[in-house]
Amino acid sequence: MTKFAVVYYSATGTTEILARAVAAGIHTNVGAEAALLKIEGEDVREGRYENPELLQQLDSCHGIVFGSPTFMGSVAAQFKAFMDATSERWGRRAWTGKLAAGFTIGGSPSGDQLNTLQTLQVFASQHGMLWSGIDLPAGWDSSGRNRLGSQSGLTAVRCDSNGVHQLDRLTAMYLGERIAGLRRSILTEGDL
Ligand SMILES: Cc1cc2nc3c(=O)[nH]c(=O)nc-3n(C[C@H](O)[C@H](O)[C@H](O)COP(=O)(O)O)c2cc1C
Repeated sequence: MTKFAVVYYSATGTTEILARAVAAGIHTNVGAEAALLKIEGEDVREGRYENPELLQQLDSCHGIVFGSPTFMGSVAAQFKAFMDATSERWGRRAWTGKLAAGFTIGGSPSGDQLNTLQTLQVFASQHGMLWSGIDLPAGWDSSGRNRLGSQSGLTAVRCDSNGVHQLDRLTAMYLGERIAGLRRSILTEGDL
């Protein structure tokens, strides 16, 4: 079994919808499973994130997908506290070689979501993880996925109706499918 985790923060539920879609995409790959791990604000005390059980769950995964809403042009403070809490693992290279990917949602079509994605990408690189973006060229997918055209990962924009656009949800599923498929390719083909 190949183990993934989708670790995310969500204040009003839209990032959570995307997280569930990423996990559903991972599950479409035979032999892949995904744990949904939510960063809870109550685990941040005096600015420090404390949840050793969640961090240990991440240690045993082959890949981790990171998700945060875009707040003030970057990751939410709760997610950043989680990031900082992994520094001891950075020191002992605990996550080197794991696959990584990321997603974010904002309230504006161009609300600086890219900076959030790049923050997640740099975070993964700090850990020596292997970043997977989205290989769906914007405007070329027959079902309209990756409608916002981000190749570094999923960027979404909040909708008035149900919070998350159906195409953003489908793109999140694709991101999950892709990272689990990459892991399978590495195992079966050796080289990519
Ligand atoms: C404090 C705060 C800052 C925000 N900053 C941004 C921003 O910089 N760019 C943007 O597009 N949306 C911004 N938003 C909107 C949220 O990203 C958006 O509502 C998102 O769907 C929230 O995700 P959640 O439902 O998972 O909590 C902000 C919202 C809040 C509460």
